[in-house]
Amino acid sequence: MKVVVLPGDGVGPEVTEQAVRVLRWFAQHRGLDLTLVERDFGIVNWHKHGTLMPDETWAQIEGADAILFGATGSIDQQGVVPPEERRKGSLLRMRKALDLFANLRPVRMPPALTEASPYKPRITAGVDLCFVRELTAGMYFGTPRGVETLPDGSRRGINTHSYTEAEIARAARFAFQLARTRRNHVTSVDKANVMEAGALWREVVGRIHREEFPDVGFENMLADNCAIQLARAPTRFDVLVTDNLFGDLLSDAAGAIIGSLGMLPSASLSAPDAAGRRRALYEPIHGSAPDIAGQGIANPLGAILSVALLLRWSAGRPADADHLEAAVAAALARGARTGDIAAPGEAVIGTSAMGDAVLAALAA
Ligand SMILES: NC(=O)C1=CN([C@@H]2O[C@H](COP(=O)(O)OP(=O)(O)OC[C@H]3O[C@@H](n4cnc5c(N)ncnc54)[C@H](O)[C@@H]3O)[C@@H](O)[C@H]2O)C=CC1
Ligand SMILES: CC(C)CC(=O)C(=O)O
Ligand SMILES: [Mg+2]
Repeated sequence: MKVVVLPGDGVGPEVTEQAVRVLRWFAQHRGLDLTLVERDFGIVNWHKHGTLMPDETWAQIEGADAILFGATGSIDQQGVVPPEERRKGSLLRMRKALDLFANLRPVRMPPALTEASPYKPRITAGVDLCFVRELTAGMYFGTPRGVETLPDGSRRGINTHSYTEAEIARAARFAFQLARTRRNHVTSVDKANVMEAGALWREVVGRIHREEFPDVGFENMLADNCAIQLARAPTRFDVLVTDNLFGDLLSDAAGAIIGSLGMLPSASLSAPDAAGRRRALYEPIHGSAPDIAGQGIANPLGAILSVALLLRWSAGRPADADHLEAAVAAALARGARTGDIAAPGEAVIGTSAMGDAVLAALAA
């Protein structure tokens, strides 16, 4: 399979390097058929090529079986790169153009990290939930958008939260199908009480549940309540289906359950084509983390666990995905800790040493 690697900005290259080492391990030791193509992504393209997205890079992206992405977000872009060019080279463009509507964000509590979590062990023990965040519509894509100048000379910023029935329905179907492979329960998150698009969301998801998935346990939950329930009782959740904005916020908040954003992976998937293949992009859910970039201290486990999702969803290798997830759990159980997940008094290792710990556990 052809995997296009886009390390991107900030800590992106640091964590992606470790994810690539792990992916190569499966090619070397488990017979994964792998062609890796690495390309610059982000401000570095602007400096080298005068564009954030060279045509050749876009062609590689379009021809990939899977994309392994690091992170986007560079302060250097602001005021330097024109807005049109920034859109052309953006992660949002990839999500939209490849129609990656289903963003899976699994959150699983490794027993070894009980002390790293800010929550009490009785809250976090056994947490195993998965967001299905709609990724190609809603607040980040709706029109009209922009900044306009009002008659009095002041400005107004506009973004539009909009969803069609079809956009809601496909995210809902994905969530119900996923739930059938897990603990068979879906929580649909919205603000149906105050937003018209939220009321439509609730109506469409409820109809799909009744008509197509009556065997799956189901509840609706308002997004603000969901934020508190994730903190008080995260084990009550199995699959959560959310719009683009609420899923972005709530999944970052769920990172606190585990102790760090650096732990959480994601898969962004299209619908399957006639041959059953989905376009797919895998990335940790965190951003470029400029506060720690360049120091070799970022936690690469979100990126490495994204490789497990790639093995499961794009390579069709669920046993290898399980093996990698078990290796991450084993490395943590043996005490491997980057600074973000270390409890007071625990020894801290850097990004590449964490990669070493996972590779050692894979081979054990
Ligand atoms: N998918 C992506 O590429 C995303 C990009 N961004 C962009 O990233 C830039 C920075 O945004 P922030 O709000 O600071 O969010 P962020 O996710 O980059 O960082 C938030 C906090 O988490 C910590 N953190 C993140 N990744 C970590 C890791 N691997 N190991 C240890 N700690 C980690 C950071 O040090 C920071 O304290 C912005 O330009 C933003 O637009 C933000 C979120 C997602
Ligand atoms: C990079 C941003 C556009 C969105 C974000 O924070 C995310 O997808 O997690
Ligand atoms: Mg986010």
